[in-house]
Amino acid sequence: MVSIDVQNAWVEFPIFDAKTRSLKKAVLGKAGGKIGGEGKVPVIEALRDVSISLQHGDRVALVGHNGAGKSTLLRLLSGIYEPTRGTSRIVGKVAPVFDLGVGMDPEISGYDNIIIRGLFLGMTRKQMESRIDDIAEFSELGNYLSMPLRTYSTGMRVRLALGVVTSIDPEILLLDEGIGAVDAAFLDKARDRLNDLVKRSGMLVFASHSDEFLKSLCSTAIWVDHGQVREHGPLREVLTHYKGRDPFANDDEHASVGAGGTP
Ligand SMILES: Nc1ncnc2c1ncn2[C@@H]1O[C@H](COP(=O)(O)OP(=O)(O)OP(=O)(O)O)[C@@H](O)[C@H]1O
Repeated sequence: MVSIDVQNAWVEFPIFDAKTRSLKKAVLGKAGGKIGGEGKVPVIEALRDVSISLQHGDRVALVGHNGAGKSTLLRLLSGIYEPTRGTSRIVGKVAPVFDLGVGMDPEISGYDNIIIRGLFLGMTRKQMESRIDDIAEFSELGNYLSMPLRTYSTGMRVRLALGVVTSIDPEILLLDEGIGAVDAAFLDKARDRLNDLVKRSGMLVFASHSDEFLKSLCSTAIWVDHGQVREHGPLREVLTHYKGRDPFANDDEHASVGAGGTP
């Protein structure tokens, strides 16, 4: 069973220049018999005292203003960042989809990229080989799949990347909003695949500014504000507080659409 347990976690980034100066000082300090105090290094506190417990089946929206700490939190939940203070415990295989194109090599073919990207997301070569036909059909790239990726347009790359990402079987799926930036018409086509992907995954945390996506994929939400968890609860409740209006208000007549919010 997958789970994530983060307790009193901080993620702090020392400011580089200041750190260099402080390092110099520390060295000088040592020579002179005096070491500069830790407090002299300015740090950006991207996350402050965050505690979150997530279980199998959770479908969590991550909302907050620019710079609130969503991406940092996703990296903490994926194990890419260790907390500088506090603890984090992640049980399960994480598929971090922060950037659709990451792990793609422009010099190799679309087919080879499908395998490489799949490996990056925790799949085996065999598993990816069995999915190639499905990804080829979905991406509609035809013969281009045997061409090097550098010959693709941006939109073609996105189709391929989205085809691969939606073909995996993730235990813990962490999505950054980049996926919502895909061309609307193609995204319509991807919607069912995205829904199926989320259904297959043991847990979803999805950072996005798109109400529509959050409503269709998530049932609870975490509102991150200035590096802290301001609210964690049912999707509708948290979104309403965060936005200052109820984003479900207009579709109450279609309230059954898996939103999971309170009525
Ligand atoms: N590598 C880093 N070094 C220094 N500061 C960082 C680093 N990464 C993030 N920060 C800082 O941490 C804070 C949170 O950033 P983060 O990218 O997590 O926000 P976000 O909520 O994802 O923002 P956005 O919606 O704009 O993408 C910001 O103040 C940012 O400047």
